[in-house]
Amino acid sequence: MTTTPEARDERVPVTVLTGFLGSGKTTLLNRILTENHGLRIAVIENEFGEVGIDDALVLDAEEEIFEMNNGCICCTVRGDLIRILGALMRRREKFDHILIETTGLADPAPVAQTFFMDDEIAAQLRLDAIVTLVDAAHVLQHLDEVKPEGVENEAVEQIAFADRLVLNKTDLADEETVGEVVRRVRTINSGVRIIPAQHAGIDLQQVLDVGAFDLERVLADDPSFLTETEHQHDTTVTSVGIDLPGELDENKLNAWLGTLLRTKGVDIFRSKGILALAGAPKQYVFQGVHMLLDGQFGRDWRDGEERRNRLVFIGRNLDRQALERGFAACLATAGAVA
Ligand SMILES: Nc1nc2c(ncn2[C@@H]2O[C@H](COP(=O)(O)OP(=O)(O)OP(=O)(O)O)[C@@H](O)[C@H]2O)c(=O)[nH]1
Repeated sequence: MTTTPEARDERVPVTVLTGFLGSGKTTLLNRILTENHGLRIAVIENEFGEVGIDDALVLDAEEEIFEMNNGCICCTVRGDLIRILGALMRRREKFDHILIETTGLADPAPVAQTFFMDDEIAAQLRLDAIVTLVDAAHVLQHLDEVKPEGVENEAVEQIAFADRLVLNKTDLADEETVGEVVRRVRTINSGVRIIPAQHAGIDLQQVLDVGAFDLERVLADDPSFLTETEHQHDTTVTSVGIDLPGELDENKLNAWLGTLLRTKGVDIFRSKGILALAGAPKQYVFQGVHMLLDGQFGRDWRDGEERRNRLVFIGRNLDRQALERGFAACLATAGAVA
């Protein structure tokens, strides 16, 4: 008896990178874009927030990067996703792999569905794996959130659909917490491979081109996966974006941000910004995840480039006016006698 060798799957593999706000998706993306793995990767990035910041946080790379910032990839801009994928396929010889970074609030299911519902896409692209980043220090709080009826818990969905789970930020959680996170992950997705990490420092072979997405497993867990079209977001999570020209007084900024996140950090899930500090030749990049705040200098301000500040807060019960007023008061000129 002769066996025919299985036809080689020539379709382009696609990795969907998901995980809650601040879990480390962009950190992993930057590793993927800078490490020498020999793959040419096209990146599609979707960001939640009124002011786009991530384009500036993704390292300069030769790869093609498409931004989708006008809505959530799992609902309003799904048509855009299909269009971008279609456009990419017309330049198929330019890359070997596609990577889609979803927003921290996206449900990965509708994104995954895209690769099975559209015949043209299904013929040319293969969903390789859904890779979910988990913030070991903050995830339990989001898994425990009580949502209004009919509203899904994004953090749970992201873990449920993971083919590979990067348990990130283990440096910020004690052993007991990490153990509890693993236990909770297992109750949501018993078979997923868990990869512990700090700063998403993983062996990329564990997540790229792994052929881990398994439609049969997904359908066994969720028989309506291919037919479900409705899902409801938690609309109580919103964003406030600020875009303000001028230079900031560093001391005022530190005092304001420090107090803000200390007092409101339970509700402010995520904050990030590119700022102009008075007297600094470089941009200042700050990143907050709940109460934890981190900042460093980024690239130089270019000659003639306007010094301005772009920042975004994402969370619950955000007081837009107070945030705008508080931030404006950090300008170096604020309160100065004219
Ligand atoms: N201490 C610590 N910080 C980390 C680790 N991984 C990432 N970070 C920091 O956490 C912050 C958020 O990381 P990002 O990679 O931007 O997270 P993200 O998931 O892309 O965030 P969103 O796009 O807002 O959803 C940044 O300040 C990172 O430097 C880690 O393992 N340990």
